[in-house]
Amino acid sequence: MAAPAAISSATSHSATENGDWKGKLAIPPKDKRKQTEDVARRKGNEFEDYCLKRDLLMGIFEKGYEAPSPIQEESIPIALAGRDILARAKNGTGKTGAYLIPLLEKIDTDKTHIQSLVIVPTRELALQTSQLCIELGKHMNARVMVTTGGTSLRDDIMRLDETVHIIVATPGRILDLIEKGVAKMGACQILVLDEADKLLSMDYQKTLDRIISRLPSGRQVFLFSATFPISIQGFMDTHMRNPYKINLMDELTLKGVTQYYAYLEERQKVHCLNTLFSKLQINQSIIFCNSVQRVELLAKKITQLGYSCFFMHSKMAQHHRNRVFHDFRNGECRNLVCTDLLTRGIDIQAVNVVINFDFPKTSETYLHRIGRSGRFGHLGLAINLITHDDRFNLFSTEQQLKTEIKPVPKEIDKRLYVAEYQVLNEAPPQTSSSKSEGAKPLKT
Ligand SMILES: Nc1ncnc2c1ncn2[C@@H]1O[C@H](COP(=O)(O)OP(=O)(O)OP(=O)(O)O)[C@@H](O)[C@H]1O
Repeated sequence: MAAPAAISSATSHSATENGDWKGKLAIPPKDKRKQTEDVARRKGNEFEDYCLKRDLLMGIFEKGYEAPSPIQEESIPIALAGRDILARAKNGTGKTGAYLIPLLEKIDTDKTHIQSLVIVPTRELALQTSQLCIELGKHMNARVMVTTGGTSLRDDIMRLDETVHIIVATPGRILDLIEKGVAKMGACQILVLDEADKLLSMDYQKTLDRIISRLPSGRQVFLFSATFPISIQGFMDTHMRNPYKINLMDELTLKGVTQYYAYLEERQKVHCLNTLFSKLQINQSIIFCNSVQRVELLAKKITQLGYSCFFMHSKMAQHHRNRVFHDFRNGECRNLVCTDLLTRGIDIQAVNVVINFDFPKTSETYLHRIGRSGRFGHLGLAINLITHDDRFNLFSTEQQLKTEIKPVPKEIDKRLYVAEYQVLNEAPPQTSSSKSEGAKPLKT
């Protein structure tokens, strides 16, 4: 992805004065793929129901959003009413829009100061989120800035000389800019923590406390994630005012993602991956390893097997990371091997297969990883390579997520994960989103 222009500004559309403004929009072709209940079970609200600015509605419709997803239906009116929000909803169900839309609605573009701050845990997610903010706000005069580590601090300082309404940032860099007195947060009315549980983990806690101490006391705070540990209670008590709680996670895993495991020995993993590559109809895949070294090693082996593959991890230079992310997103390579750097939030609609080459240590990480497929209620496949040492982890992940991970069958029905094989309105063959009777998890 070409790093989004750090500051975007677009003038209002003349169509706003016209009654037929909607007819004049450049709306992308309708996505005709079947959607699961995760996004289809809506109350029936329309974006117009929220009395949003016309210029914002134009951006929403031009993004291809026809109607709010369930998490958007729940969050947008509450956010507009001024409440703090703690929102939990499944991966890929539109949480980003759920906070960006009210945030764009609330900014006053006639003013020049920073009005909203969105903090996310990774640089790639910051780029992706700021890009969406720019797109949704493209008919407004909203000025959006992205600032992350690994880029020139001087450039950011210079940009802050100009008007910035919304900043999307990773924690370390924004704290730096605030403490240098360059990013002035005294009138910043909204703080969003996306992937909030990650941001409230020990790694970031002190940084977050210092950032929040610079915000005005009357600010609104939104916390969004698919996973929330109990440990966020302390943050809620200290920094939030009677937050409105939304929980759309009666079930934990995505309905559209079918999960399998292959039980094997460590030395058989590459061979197994080779077989999967030859048998599966991969549109794009993300393959997760548990360390930087294993990512590099595996990427090399996949290339030796004759498959195209990119790799990405946190030890790579930022410009190299950006290039890989951009090119993979643009479909220039079918497979991407990575660490948990891309586990959270990354939205690439073409990814229909996720492979856990190494099984993750926690069920939260598992949930976020497999959620890279099955975006916005579409279909996806997650395949886990399980060794003897992983068996307890697999079992506890199944238990904690109340989900079923089946042994991988000889043939995987393409209707389970390839959009073209799915007839619209036909229920997919048996999926594994919730535990069914008689399911046989791996013996532990
Ligand atoms: N109302 C909508 N109509 C159609 N598509 C939408 C709508 N809202 C979001 N989407 C699309 O759904 C996809 C997933 O959205 P998003 O990345 O915000 O999900 P998320 O819930 O934040 O996921 P994660 O938990 O993995 O971060 C994106 O491609 C986005 O463009």
